[in-house]
Amino acid sequence: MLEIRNLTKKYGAKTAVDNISFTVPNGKVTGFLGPNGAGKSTTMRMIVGLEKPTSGQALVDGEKYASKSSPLSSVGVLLDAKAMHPGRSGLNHLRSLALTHGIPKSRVDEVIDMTGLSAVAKKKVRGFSLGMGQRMGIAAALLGDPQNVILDEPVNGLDPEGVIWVRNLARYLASEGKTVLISSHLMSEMAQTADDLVVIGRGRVLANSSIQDFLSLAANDRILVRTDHREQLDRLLQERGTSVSPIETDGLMVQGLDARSLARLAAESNVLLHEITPQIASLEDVYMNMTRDEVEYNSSDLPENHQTGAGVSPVAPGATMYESNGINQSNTTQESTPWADQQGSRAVSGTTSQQEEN
Ligand SMILES: Nc1ncnc2c1ncn2[C@@H]1O[C@H](COP(=O)(O)OP(=O)(O)OP(=O)(O)O)[C@@H](O)[C@H]1O
Repeated sequence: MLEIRNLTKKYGAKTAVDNISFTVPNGKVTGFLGPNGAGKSTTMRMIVGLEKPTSGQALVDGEKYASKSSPLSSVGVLLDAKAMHPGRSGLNHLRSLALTHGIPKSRVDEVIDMTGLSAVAKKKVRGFSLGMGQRMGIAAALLGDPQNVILDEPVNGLDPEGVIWVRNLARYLASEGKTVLISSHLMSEMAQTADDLVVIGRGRVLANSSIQDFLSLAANDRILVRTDHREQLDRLLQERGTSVSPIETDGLMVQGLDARSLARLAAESNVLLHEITPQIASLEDVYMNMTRDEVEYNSSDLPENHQTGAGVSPVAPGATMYESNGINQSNTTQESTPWADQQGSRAVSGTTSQQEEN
């Protein structure tokens, strides 16, 4: 379990992390979200003692990371996949980590196998692709079979199979009762991977809840309806004071009327509908609304007809701050690496100009 208590980090005048508190429980995957520069990596670095908090503290299973006698079996962390000696093979990188932490050689072979790196483990690290480096970083994080796993953007650079593999790995670790904290900018992926979310913006906690509670912040009060009699339906709805906007040639986006009332109104007026689709906001929609004003690095707008995205009703700013309720822990024992079997832990293939080590 990770406990973040009133944690603050200042770099000169810049407050990177601003008095945040949250708990990452055992047996769950917690997604750590926020725009670029929100303070996610700084928080993760403080948990494992790579940054000294200006105030507050981060505890790992009730203790500071620095006081752990066996840190690699307490916390496995992927922060920077490139943080490996480029002239060393992946195998030797992991073996040296194992040797200095009293971890048996057999565990190195296990994590290489788990991460699908068997075919390239003897290649020099400088020849690794981004995805191979990410897998190596994950292998290092898992080396000590840690109770807590912290992965900073683990799917960065992974192919679609690799993304699914990380999802299954995270779910598997949580099912084993481990604590899993993952940051990512891939919202659709987070929606499928995480149980809980902590969202930060400009160093402050914006939301801390289950995925379900987070999604319930969306208004979800719009319905897409299609008909060959759009003008007639438009008029009927406007007469009732319902908000309507045209979509393509035959559609209307209707806001503030439930599907049953909409269908009844159309039937009573002999307007045949050929589609009626309630619009469900995605995690990305809710996240974008929540963090819209928290983005430190803004891109310039594209011309309107090139934009896609949210379009759900804005979430009231006051509605975004709330704490999660009690969290159930589940410990399910499974056979070894079933997550790898679910999607196949395909060996990473790839050519490299580096010499294989003997
Ligand atoms: N060593 C440092 N010195 C000065 N400022 C720093 C340092 N490290 C981070 N920052 C600043 O702290 C803020 C938070 O950075 P951090 O890397 O934690 O954000 P992040 O949420 O991980 O962003 P990203 O999604 O882009 O990785 C940023 O404004 C960053 O520029």
